[in-house]
Amino acid sequence: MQLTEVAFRYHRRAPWVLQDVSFSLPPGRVLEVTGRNGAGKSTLLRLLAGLRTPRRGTISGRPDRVGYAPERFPVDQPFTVSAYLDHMAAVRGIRRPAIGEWAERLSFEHLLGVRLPELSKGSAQKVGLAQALLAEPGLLILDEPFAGLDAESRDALPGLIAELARAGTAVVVSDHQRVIESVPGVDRLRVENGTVAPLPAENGTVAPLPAENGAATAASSATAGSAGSAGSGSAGSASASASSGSAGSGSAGSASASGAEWAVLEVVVRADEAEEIATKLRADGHDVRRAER
Ligand SMILES: Nc1ncnc2c1ncn2[C@@H]1O[C@H](COP(=O)(O)OP(=O)(O)OP(=O)(O)O)[C@@H](O)[C@H]1O
Repeated sequence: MQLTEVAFRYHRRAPWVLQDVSFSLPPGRVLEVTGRNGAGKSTLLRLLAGLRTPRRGTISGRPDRVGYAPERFPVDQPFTVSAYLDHMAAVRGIRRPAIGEWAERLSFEHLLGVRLPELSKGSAQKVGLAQALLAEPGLLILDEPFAGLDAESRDALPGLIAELARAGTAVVVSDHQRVIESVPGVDRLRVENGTVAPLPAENGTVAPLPAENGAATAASSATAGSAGSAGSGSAGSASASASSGSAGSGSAGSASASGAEWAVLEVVVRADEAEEIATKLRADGHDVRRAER
């Protein structure tokens, strides 16, 4: 997967959040994304997942199956854990989702019958992780996955990530707590001043991010302010609860005349928030259609 001179801002007149972002992410690579609050880590992860489209530049070679676990799992949905995971698997066209296996591995099998709004923060985090893993992703994107996890799960997750990477999954993790650094060979990228730069790896060498197709290994410098106001929790939850990008939601992606790739996401939100969320998504430049349920 290759990012070439990617730039992004949330609105047409908003400041750029990211500019001149170029790097490649080969299969089996684990990439830790760091940076201060508001630097643009989640934005970069959403671009990688295909939940946002670059305003400029290109992202190519994204694996067909993408798993994305948002920073805040959207618990405000009227499903039990089991029904939610079934639903997410169905939306993605996964015939035999390994829900029981992941529930056991992540130690939440006793919660399968519990409704999402009743979950603790850490348990909700695990369900978010499971929905990302169900797709057997070629690209797994985890936004602060360790936040709220109990010590046992926190210790187990780096091993799970290393296992997926060995099987060829590219894994991108934003991780304030730097738990992921225990994974051997992890690359590190810092989001700063509106662009990204490689950080020295733990052994003191600069983390290699091999470029493909002649693109730069790491981003060149750029200036960008931070964007204005963040979207509301509801709108964030809405996009987070959807299946990601070209992972496919059963709806086909297609290429536009300009060559950009498009994806159709199915988003389930509370009825009384639907109009507000639709307005925010439209303001962000998305095409929103309301479906009857
Ligand atoms: N939906 C949105 N609409 C408009 N601006 C947004 C939206 N989401 C994020 N931003 C803005 O983009 C910038 C980068 O935010 P982002 O969430 O990517 O940062 P972050 O590095 O992940 O922060 P944190 O460490 O606090 O999670 C911030 O200025 C933020 O206010």
